[in-house]
Amino acid sequence: MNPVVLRNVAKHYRLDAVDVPALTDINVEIHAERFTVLSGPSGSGKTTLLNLIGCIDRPDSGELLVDGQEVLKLKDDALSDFRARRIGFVFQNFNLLPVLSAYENVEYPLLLSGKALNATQRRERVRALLDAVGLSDKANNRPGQLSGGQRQRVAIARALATEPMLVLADEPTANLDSHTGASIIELMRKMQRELRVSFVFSSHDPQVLAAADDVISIRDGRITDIRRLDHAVGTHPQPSPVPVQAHGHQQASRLEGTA
Ligand SMILES: Nc1ncnc2c1ncn2[C@@H]1O[C@H](COP(=O)(O)OP(=O)(O)OP(=O)(O)O)[C@@H](O)[C@H]1O
Repeated sequence: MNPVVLRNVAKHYRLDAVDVPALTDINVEIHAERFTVLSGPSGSGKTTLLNLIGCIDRPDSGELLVDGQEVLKLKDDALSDFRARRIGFVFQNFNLLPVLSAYENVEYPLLLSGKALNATQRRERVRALLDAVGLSDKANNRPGQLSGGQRQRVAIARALATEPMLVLADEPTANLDSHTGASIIELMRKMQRELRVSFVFSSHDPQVLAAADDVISIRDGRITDIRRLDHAVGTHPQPSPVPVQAHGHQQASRLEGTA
């Protein structure tokens, strides 16, 4: 099942007396266990689209299925609960809680989501995630005692803590130098493959675009192109452009052990 389906989605903002059409006639499916990038110039609607997919905001019209659930039918409390359990978020400004340690930042969504983990299971999960992002030795550091790249690693561990089926990342490398950005992309790629999660990014960063399986191009609030790469294990990915709003053959990239 595709983790995200949008049908005829539109979103306007009201700015003073002016109607700002942010998204128009959005029809797209995000494929499972892929690295999908939303690409487009500033103001094209990438963040608005991520906010809709992430159930942070609601469209004005259209249909939105996340993990098979018609999320627009959920009341606000149920929607927040759904979001906390099923979706992880990574932001360009990291959005870590400054008074909490790296360990506590990763643990926090587990406490909020009501996942039935006891204290020992929680500790094991947090330690495993910090280990996976290479920060076992920084567990007690607060965000202010970490570099930008290390903060983003904590944010990635936090996003994965509740074992979401979908991780959304809004320009995750925008505040990192290109070397650190490349290592963050590599880490997200590794985590996506190992945990079989679907990742959706918004980005201008050519490094992020180069790492994508699928690229959804947006301009002036409309999808202008959907490009899906076919992967075969052990082969170099070849581009296979797919016309807008036609859904290409899905070949999930299950590459465990090959990274
Ligand atoms: N809260 C808001 N109120 C009014 N207009 C908004 C609001 N948020 C976004 N917009 C407008 O909606 C359009 C899409 O904005 P959005 O932030 O989604 O674009 P973006 O592609 O993410 O841009 P960037 O790459 O600069 O972050 C723009 O015209 C923007 O000015």
